[in-house]
Amino acid sequence: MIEVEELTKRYGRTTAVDRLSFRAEPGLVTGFLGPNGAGKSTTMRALVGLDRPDAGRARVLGVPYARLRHPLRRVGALLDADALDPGRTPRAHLHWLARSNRIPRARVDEALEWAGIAGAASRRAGGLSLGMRQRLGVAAALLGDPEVLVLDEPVNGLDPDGVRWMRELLRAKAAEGRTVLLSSHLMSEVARTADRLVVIARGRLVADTSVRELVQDGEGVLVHSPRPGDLARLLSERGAGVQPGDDGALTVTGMDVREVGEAAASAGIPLHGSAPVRTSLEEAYMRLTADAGEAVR
Ligand SMILES: Nc1ncnc2c1ncn2[C@@H]1O[C@H](COP(=O)(O)OP(=O)(O)OP(=O)(O)O)[C@@H](O)[C@H]1O
Repeated sequence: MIEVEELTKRYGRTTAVDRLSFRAEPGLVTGFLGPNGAGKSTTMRALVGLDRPDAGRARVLGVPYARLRHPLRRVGALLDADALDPGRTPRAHLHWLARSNRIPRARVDEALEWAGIAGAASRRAGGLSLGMRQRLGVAAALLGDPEVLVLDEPVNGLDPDGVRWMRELLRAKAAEGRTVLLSSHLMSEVARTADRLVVIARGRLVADTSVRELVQDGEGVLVHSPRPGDLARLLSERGAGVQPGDDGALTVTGMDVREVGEAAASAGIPLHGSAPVRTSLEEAYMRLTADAGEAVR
């Protein structure tokens, strides 16, 4: 279980995370989505005690991370694949982590094996590709067989096989009842892995939803009329969202085809056609995070 409550973190004049609250539950992969600079890494760093919040709380397994004894046996985190001594070998790095957290030494070779880096176990970590370093980071995160996983953009640098491996691994961990929080700035990547989505922009929560709900919210009606301006005004007045297209067509959200037809008829506005449209996940995500650039305020 991960609980973030009213978390706020500022860097100088930048509010990186702004009163953010959400939970990630055991047994689920929770996708943590947001554009670059939205505050995902900052939130994750606060979760594992690397950043001190200015206000609010970030807890894992009911307590602040710093309170956990042998934390790697409770919470596995991959925040920065480069956070390791480049002169060390992957095996030495994992041995050191195992020793400091009283994890059986035998786990190291197992972890190297299933992370697909046993062949590179004795090379200098600094000479590994980004994909290999990511795999080493995942091996480190899972070394202590933790109940909670916090992974910041773990598929960065992975090839298609690696991406599939990661997806199956995270799904399997959630199926075992573990809590998985997975960040990305790409909806397409997270939607295939996650059960729930927490979307942030400019440090604030913009959606806490399932993939299915997000798509349903994005359903609308594409409508053609010889009087698009009048129709747009009318539908907006009745509470619909109206987006004019280049070709004079309108995309209407918050009303179904029948409601659009009845509204137009009641105002005597002719329609040349209307049909339900489904916005893609990617579009739904763009809509949610629109106007959200860097969190500079
Ligand atoms: N150590 C720091 N010092 C100053 N500003 C920082 C620091 N870390 C993050 N920020 C700022 O805080 C905001 C949030 O950054 P953060 O890295 O948490 O976003 P993110 O969602 O993880 O982005 P990305 O997808 O690019 O990794 C950004 O404006 C960033 O520039």
